[in-house]
Amino acid sequence: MIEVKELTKHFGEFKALDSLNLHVKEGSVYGLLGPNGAGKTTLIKHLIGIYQQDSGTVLVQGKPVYENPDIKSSIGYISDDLYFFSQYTIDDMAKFYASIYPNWSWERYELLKQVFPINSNRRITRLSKGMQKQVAFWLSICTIPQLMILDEPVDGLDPVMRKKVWNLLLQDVAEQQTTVLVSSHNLRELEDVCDHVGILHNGKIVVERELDNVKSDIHKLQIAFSSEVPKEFLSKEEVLHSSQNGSVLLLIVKGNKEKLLSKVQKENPVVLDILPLTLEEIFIYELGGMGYDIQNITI
Ligand SMILES: Nc1ncnc2c1ncn2[C@@H]1O[C@H](COP(=O)(O)OP(=O)(O)OP(=O)(O)O)[C@@H](O)[C@H]1O
Repeated sequence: MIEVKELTKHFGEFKALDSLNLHVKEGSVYGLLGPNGAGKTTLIKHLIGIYQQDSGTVLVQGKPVYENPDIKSSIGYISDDLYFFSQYTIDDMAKFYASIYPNWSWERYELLKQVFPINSNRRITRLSKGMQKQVAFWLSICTIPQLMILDEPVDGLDPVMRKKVWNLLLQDVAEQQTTVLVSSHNLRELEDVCDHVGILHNGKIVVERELDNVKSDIHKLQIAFSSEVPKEFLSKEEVLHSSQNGSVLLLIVKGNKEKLLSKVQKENPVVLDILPLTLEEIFIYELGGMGYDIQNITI
């Protein structure tokens, strides 16, 4: 669905995107993470055709996005700073959207009145920040986009509304093969919804992974020995992190689970537990190994 190759963008002398590569499959939910100033919004502005790249290619559904109204009309975009015409009510804005988005659905618009409890006669700029965000979702979902791009999407929404909005989006992913790219600082929230995650750092994607693969590849082991802890029974490449408390070892290890366990079993541990790892922990250890400090990348 999205194919970005060697994308470079300068603002004056400053290189905001640096030969960036990104791949997003159709029907997937892709989480884009990165510290402040990493280049997430700049990348997104290329994906929705606002910016033209200095070099590289930006393809959505196999076609360049810049100055391509057909592709742009299949993309829904919810930004961090929303813009609505100052005099428009929700109904006025809906009519405007209906005039420019070919797939606009009035049926959805009416149905979603049950989800978003805001009178559609109200002027949008008089609504609270969180209510304006609800309106943005309401209208975007009615355009039935093939690609939904969200920049800090649920910021400002209350927890119940967050859940409702994600349920609506994920329903479209399941039923219409909608692709979602979501930029966020919150790994915990992304963990619940994403199937792929990319980390942007200094204008480059430094890690791009399928979550199931990541989760099946890294493990947390708690091991206890009856006497001294044996030395180097796993290789340096396999151990991402280790800490020791007496005869108990806590290891974060990478590789095939069965192979790793059989190596540990040979040392006759008295306790061997596999503990669940959060996505945040996985990235802390993986990026730590690559020389990146996750503390600066996520919250
Ligand atoms: N129009 C612009 N002119 C000059 N520099 C810009 C412009 N837009 C972005 N930048 C710079 O490019 C870099 C990337 O900015 P960008 O907004 O893409 O970061 P971000 O990852 O979205 O950050 P945040 O998480 O804070 O929203 C920053 O150093 C920013 O100052």
